[in-house]
This record gives sequence, C-alpha cells and structure tokens, in this order.
Amino acid sequence: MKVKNICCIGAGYVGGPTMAIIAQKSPEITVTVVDINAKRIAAWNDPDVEQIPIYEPGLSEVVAEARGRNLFFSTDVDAAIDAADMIFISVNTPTKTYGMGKGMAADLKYIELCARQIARVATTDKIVVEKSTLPVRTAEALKNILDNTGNGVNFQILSNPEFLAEGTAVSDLHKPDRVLIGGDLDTEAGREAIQALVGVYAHWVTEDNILTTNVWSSELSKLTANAFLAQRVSSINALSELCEVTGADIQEVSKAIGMDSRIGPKFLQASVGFGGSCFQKDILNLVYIAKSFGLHEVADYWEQVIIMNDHQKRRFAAKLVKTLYNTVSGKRIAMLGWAFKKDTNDTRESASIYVADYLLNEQATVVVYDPKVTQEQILADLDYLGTRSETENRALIKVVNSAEAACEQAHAVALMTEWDAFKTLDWNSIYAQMLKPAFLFDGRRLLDRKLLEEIGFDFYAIGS
Ligand SMILES: NC(=O)c1ccc[n+]([C@@H]2O[C@H](COP(=O)([O-])OP(=O)(O)OC[C@H]3O[C@@H](n4cnc5c(N)ncnc54)[C@H](O)[C@@H]3O)[C@@H](O)[C@H]2O)c1
Ligand SMILES: O=c1ccn([C@@H]2O[C@H](COP(=O)(O)OP(=O)(O)O[C@H]3O[C@H](CO)[C@@H](O)[C@H](O)[C@H]3O)[C@@H](O)[C@H]2O)c(=O)[nH]1
Repeated sequence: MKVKNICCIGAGYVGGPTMAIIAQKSPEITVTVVDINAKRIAAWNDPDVEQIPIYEPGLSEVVAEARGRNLFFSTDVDAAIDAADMIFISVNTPTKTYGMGKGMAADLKYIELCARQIARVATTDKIVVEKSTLPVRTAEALKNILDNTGNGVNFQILSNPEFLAEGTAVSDLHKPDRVLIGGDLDTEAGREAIQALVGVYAHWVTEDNILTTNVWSSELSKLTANAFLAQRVSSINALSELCEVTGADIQEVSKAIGMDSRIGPKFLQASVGFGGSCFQKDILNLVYIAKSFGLHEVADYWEQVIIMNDHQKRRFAAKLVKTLYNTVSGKRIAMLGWAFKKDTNDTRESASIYVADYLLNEQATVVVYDPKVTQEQILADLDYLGTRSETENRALIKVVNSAEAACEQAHAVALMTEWDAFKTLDWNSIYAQMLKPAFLFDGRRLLDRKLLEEIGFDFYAIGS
C-alpha cells in the first residue's frame, strides 16, 4: 500500500519538524498536522515563516518549501483523521503529576484521548503510528480502544519512536542514524502496515537504515536509548566533581576515554546537568515500569542517573553561593542562557530553572539573558515550580536583552547554556562593568580559563 494522506496529531517539537521533513521529501503525500492548541497552529501558519512556534536551525526553510503545497496545519482534528490513511500520534506524554505513579509514570491521558477520537471519527481503515515516547506495551492499550468501537474499521498499530535531538532536529531528520519501526510481524496485515511506513521514509532514508522489529522492542528501545545517553552525561558529571578535588581535568579525562573506540567521544561533555523534556521523564518512566514488575535493583540502577543529575545542578548553585563568601543575599547574579541546550528555545527541565530557584531562595537578584527565550517563558518556568508567589518571582528576577546588560554591576556571572555567541563576548568590557572581585562560573566548559583569568576574573568551571 502507498500512503497518500497523513495526519499527525500534535504540532509540537516532534510533530512539527518530523512532518515538515516528510512533506518536504514526499511531495505526493498530503500531510496535515493538527493540534487543539489554536495559538500554536496559528503560529505554524504565520505568513512570516520566521514566526513558526519552534526555533530550530533550518526548519523555517523546510516549512517555507512545503507549507501550502502538501504540508498543512489545522485545528480541525476530526477532518484530518477522517481523510488520512496513516495517523501519527505525536502528543505530549509528561510525567504524571497526580494519583498512581505520580512523579514517575508517563501520563497517557492525551494518548488515550487521541485513540478514542480516532475510534469515534474513523470510517475507513487506518494505520496508527505511535510517534510519542511511550511505556512498553502501550500499543496493546491503544489496540483495545481502537478495536472496540464496533464500526468495522481495521486498525494497524505501529511504533515509530523519534530520536531527533532539539537544536539539530532538521539534520537529525534528514540523516537519521536509524529509523525504527515496530509492528505486528506475525500477520500479513501487520507486515503490510510496516512496509507502508517504510515506503514513506524510503523517500530519503536508505533501507539499510530502516530497522523493523516487534512493537514491544521498538517501544522499549526508545526509553533505553535515552537512558543510555543520560547515563553517559551523569557518569561524566559524577567524575567532574572528583576532578575538582583531585586536580584532574574533566575535559582531558573525557578526551582520553573517548578515544577508546569502545567508549566513543560523544555525550561526554560535563555540564551543569542535563535538561530537556525527555531524559528525566523517560528514565523515571523506565524506573516506574521496572518497579511495577518488581525489578527493584533495575529500578534503583537507573534512578541513580537522575539522582546524580539533581546533585550536579544543586552543587553548581551551592558552589556559587559558597564562593561568594557564603551569601548572595541582595547580590546581583547574571545568568547567561535559559534554554536547556544551545540552538533551541525550549526550556523544559532546563538546569537554569533549578539553579535560579536555588539562588532566589538565597535572596539573590537574578538577571537572565537568553538569545531565544522570552521573559514570559522564564517567569512561567519559575512560577510552575511553585516555590514562591508570582509577585515574589517578578520582584527577584529580571530578564534583559543582552549579555552585557545582564552582567552590568553583577557580583557574579553563571554561564548556563552553551550558545556560540557567549564564546565571543567582549569579556574585557564585561569585566570592567562588574563589581570586583568579578566571579565567573562556567557551567558548560565553554570559556578559556587562561584568557579570563588574565582579564582578572575569579574563574570557576565544572570539572577542573
Ligand atoms: N521534544 C523532543 O525533542 C522529542 C524527541 C523525541 C520524542 N519526543 C516525544 O514526542 C512526544 C511529543 O513531544 P513534543 O516535545 O513534541 O511535545 P509538545 O508538548 O511540544 O507537543 C505536543 C502537542 O500535542 C498537542 N496535543 C495534546 N493532546 C492533543 C489532542 N488530544 N489532540 C490534538 N493535539 C493534542 C499539544 O497541544 C501540543 O501542542 C512526547 O512523547 C515526547 O516524549 C520528544
Ligand atoms: O555530553 C553531553 C550531551 C548532552 N548534555 C545535555 O543533555 C541534555 C539533552 O541533550 P540532547 O540529548 O542533545 O537533546 P534532547 O533534545 O533532549 O535529545 C534527547 O532526547 C530526545 C527526546 O527523546 C531524543 O529523541 C534524542 O535522541 C536525545 O538525544 C541537554 O541539557 C544537554 O546540554 C550534556 O550535558 N552533555
């Protein structure tokens, strides 16, 4: 079967970019991305393509090429479901904040709502693709809901997890290490559905890079990949603390071990802690699944990755307070960067949120600059923690339009996100504008210690 009409439910960081690339590479397939968030859809449809709601290098060009040709954004979810032969579910699956599994399990209510809506609306056979990251065996629940509608429609369920990283979404989608498709390999209809999706990706991905497995392996591989990646970051961050007390340097250690081809050089960059919407959520989900099967040693093993990450964020903030003579009360601390990594405007679970919260508890005045994050978002992130009232947050935190403005009259600078532009700031003039001694805390190992110490900074960097 050749796919002609795709619907994607969820126009977020995954649904938007993924569907834009499918549309770009497959001009004969009509792709409609739908969402209940009308503001988000309006932004995707903004005549000025630079105003699309997600900042990703190269994405606006792809959208400009395909939008209106075979790529559409709409709030009419029912119509798009009805017209499609393949439906991607790409809605959010956050950590549960209530009830059973609170703080650990994935909240699947949005997934279930999608399944019920598809079941209600569909009048022709559909292939339903899990694009969201889901606990292993979710496809079983989806199948139950879809097969019990009694309207005679046949559904095939595939798992097709997404591995793109934010900030590099377009290149990751153009050249994926692999595309993973899980489906029912035991039936003819299952194999046909898998081949239909293979046919979509085969527009630009070689078949050697398209891996087909059973559904459960596909679902579990996604959680496993994120757990392994996050584990590398926590491992290197754990050793960064040891470096600080022994005189070893984490950059040198990373390089030395990364040259071992069995270890490899990627994901060994020490930092103020990993952030992003996925790592923490997916590991907590894995821990919850292991616990629910009574596998407590497995659960404890993976939970340690999160414990270490929380420790890294806290110890960075604590180091800053200790170095500033044990108090930051009334002091001005500049934070450079709020996004969880460079080249994205996403702030979900960013280390900056937790470090700022710690410093605000110590009564600091925090002044933030990020090239892509709005004041509205920064305040919303802090309010969401619920540590203090909205009024107090607004009194203690300031958001400014440049790194220089953030650092003016500051007692200390905390470099939080590795934006390229921070490398080439005029640190001489920043130093001149700061209170002395001028402290600089590099949470990303972005800056040149020798240069900054020569200027006069009291310089501290993670892992040295
Ligand atoms: N962000 C990433 O880099 C990334 C990468 C790989 C996988 N994932 C996974 O992909 C999924 C989506 O993540 P995201 O970052 O795109 O989330 P997101 O919050 O940016 O987008 C999800 C969108 O789904 C919409 N939505 C929710 N319920 C809906 C419904 N019933 N009908 C229509 N629209 C609905 C929301 O309004 C929202 O716009 C998650 O499971 C996530 O774990 C994310
Ligand atoms: O050596 C490293 C690498 C990353 N990080 C941090 O780890 C976090 C996550 O980074 P990254 O993995 O690059 O971005 P994400 O967009 O969160 O992507 C991850 O999560 C996605 C959602 O599931 C997956 O699709 C991707 O494959 C997976 O890399 C960020 O805060 C990074 O700064 C480090 O501190 N050191």
